[in-house]
Amino acid sequence: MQTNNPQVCDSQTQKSKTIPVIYFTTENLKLGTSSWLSTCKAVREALEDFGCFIAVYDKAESECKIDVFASLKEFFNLPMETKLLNVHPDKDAFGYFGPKPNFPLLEAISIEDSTTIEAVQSFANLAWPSGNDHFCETICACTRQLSEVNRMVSKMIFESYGVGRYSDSHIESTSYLFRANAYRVSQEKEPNLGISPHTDTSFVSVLKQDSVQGLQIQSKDGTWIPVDFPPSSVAIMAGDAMLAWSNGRVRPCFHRVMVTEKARTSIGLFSFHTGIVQVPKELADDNYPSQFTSFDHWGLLKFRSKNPALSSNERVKAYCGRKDI
Ligand SMILES: O=C(O)CCC(=O)C(=O)O
Ligand SMILES: [Fe+2]
Repeated sequence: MQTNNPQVCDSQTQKSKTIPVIYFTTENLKLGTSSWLSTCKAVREALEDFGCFIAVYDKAESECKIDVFASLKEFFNLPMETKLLNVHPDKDAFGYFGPKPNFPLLEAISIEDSTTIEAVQSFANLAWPSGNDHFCETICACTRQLSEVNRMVSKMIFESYGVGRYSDSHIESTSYLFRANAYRVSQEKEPNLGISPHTDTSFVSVLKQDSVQGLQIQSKDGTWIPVDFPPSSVAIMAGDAMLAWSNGRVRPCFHRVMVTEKARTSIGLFSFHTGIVQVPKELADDNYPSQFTSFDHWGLLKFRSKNPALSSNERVKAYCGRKDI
């Protein structure tokens, strides 16, 4: 921890099996300052060790004027036949996903390109035939807030690996996928697994929850750690794309949700490159010989849906691992 700089990271928790907590204060986010550089380093270390960290904001900065969870409740409370109008089996990442026999507790919605009001409207217009401006504005506003965090984290990662000059072009070619998950409480004899262990396909995922806990992440030794969200915080996770981009340094976060005795809603904002993710040649050295080629990010998502049995490492290696080594 710095002596002259504002607090960046909770160093006690980093030593134990608790997920690192990193302070995204106004001071720590001032580009180019020594606190900013310390924060970038803390972010990189957290992602290399856990694939995950908790970002805590200044209370005043994060004061959220929009109640996105109320808007989501309005959708999830609609009759099932109305929600089903948003099922699009042909679209990978858009629409409504109802409870499945293996995962009866979860229903979810996904909206690709949710920074654009049109994308949110085409979802909302099916659920509410005369439209629902409030819902659309709320989802867009929430996406804008979380996408700022997502961009900041990407910038920090590029910076801390010494390839900051590539970050703007990467970020300019990024689109955001919004997902909301609603978990009901399990009934007698039902397992309380809300979402099965997985990694995300994103570059960076930003996760926000209502006041109910349930997210767990797996540490390197296989222990499941419950994630505690302090006030004004979000969880940041590395996705599969970052494994390849970082030439194997960052481990994508393996996570699951165990539902407690209360219903829970969470929001994820996943960043996807709209074209080819360039794997920086600077990230290959004697310790990390070049393992991956540059790759089409949405192609990785399609490859995943065709190869559901592969683990995250197997998937990324099979999709864009160098075949010549
Ligand atoms: O509900 C959560 O906390 C996690 C959701 C999640 O893992 C996902 O949407 O990919
Ligand atoms: Fe996830």
